[in-house]
Amino acid sequence: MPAVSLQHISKTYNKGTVKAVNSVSFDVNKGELFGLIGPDGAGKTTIFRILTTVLLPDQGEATVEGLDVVKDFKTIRRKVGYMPGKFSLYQDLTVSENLTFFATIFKTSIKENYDLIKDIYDQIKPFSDRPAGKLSGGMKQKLALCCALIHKPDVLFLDEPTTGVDAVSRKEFWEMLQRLKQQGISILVSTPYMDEASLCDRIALIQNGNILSVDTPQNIISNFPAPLYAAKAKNFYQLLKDFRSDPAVESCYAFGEYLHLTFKDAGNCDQLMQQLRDKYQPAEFEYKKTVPTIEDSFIRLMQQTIP
Ligand SMILES: Nc1ncnc2c1ncn2[C@@H]1O[C@H](COP(=O)(O)OP(=O)(O)OP(=O)(O)O)[C@@H](O)[C@H]1O
Repeated sequence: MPAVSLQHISKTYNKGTVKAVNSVSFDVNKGELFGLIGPDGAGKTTIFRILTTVLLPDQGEATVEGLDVVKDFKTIRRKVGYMPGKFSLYQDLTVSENLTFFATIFKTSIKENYDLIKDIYDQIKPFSDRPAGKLSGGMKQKLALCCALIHKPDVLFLDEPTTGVDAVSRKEFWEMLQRLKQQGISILVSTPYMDEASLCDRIALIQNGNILSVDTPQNIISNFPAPLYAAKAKNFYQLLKDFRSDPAVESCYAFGEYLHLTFKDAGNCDQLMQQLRDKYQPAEFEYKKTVPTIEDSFIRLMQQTIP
């Protein structure tokens, strides 16, 4: 039995005018760290709210630990931990009061499950008398995670836990997730940051309520079907314009300080690259063959689904 299973889940808002989630299906295996990766508005929060029984789906079926999200909502609520995207903390309550509050509503105590949160709580303990509203973003995130864990859930739902958090805290957070995974907790985490995808066992890429792919990050990258080139020049925007309109080029998009491109004919790309250079003669031109990232795969899958 998977920890989480969705079969053709759909959800619309505003009397059907906003299609938030469109026939989404995927499973999260027990003990897995599974990432739902997609940009703002992709439908991640809607999926989390359905799985944590806060929102009813319009269509489809979903289970958490084998329990139906509609019929068995009361049991599911005791079995899951949910860290919503917007912080769930009571800003006027102190760190320890927040934690005690969450422990009490789940009829447990901090002492009972302290082992599970110890690593994380130790980092915020020096601030235990500080109101949650006066903590830094990284500290709030750690407290929110402790609150979501205090009743020892079987499945943990973390909706964009690292959005707006600094790079060091983001790294620490993912290390904490790896440790929780080792304790047997199944974790579904969403993020708009493509670089975090590689830290998951498996991922689902989502865009406009549609799942583009479900696989391990390694498989998604290795399924990238064409040689990928990175190029730059003094006049970056002219280069992008020229390459995009060239009939030999299949796709071309800005990627950091480079643009990334693939060719329609994947057979003789080195030669095609040199032909582009000779044709447009861009100043300070550089190019190299490059290794695709999850973001490249995401862009490609997205382009394929746009009619
Ligand atoms: N209560 C609502 N009423 C109307 N539209 C909504 C509502 N909640 C979400 N939406 C819309 O549904 C779509 C999916 O939103 P959702 O919040 O699930 O995406 P997301 O991937 O979590 O993005 P974000 O990080 O911006 O929350 C978006 O177009 C959003 O504007």
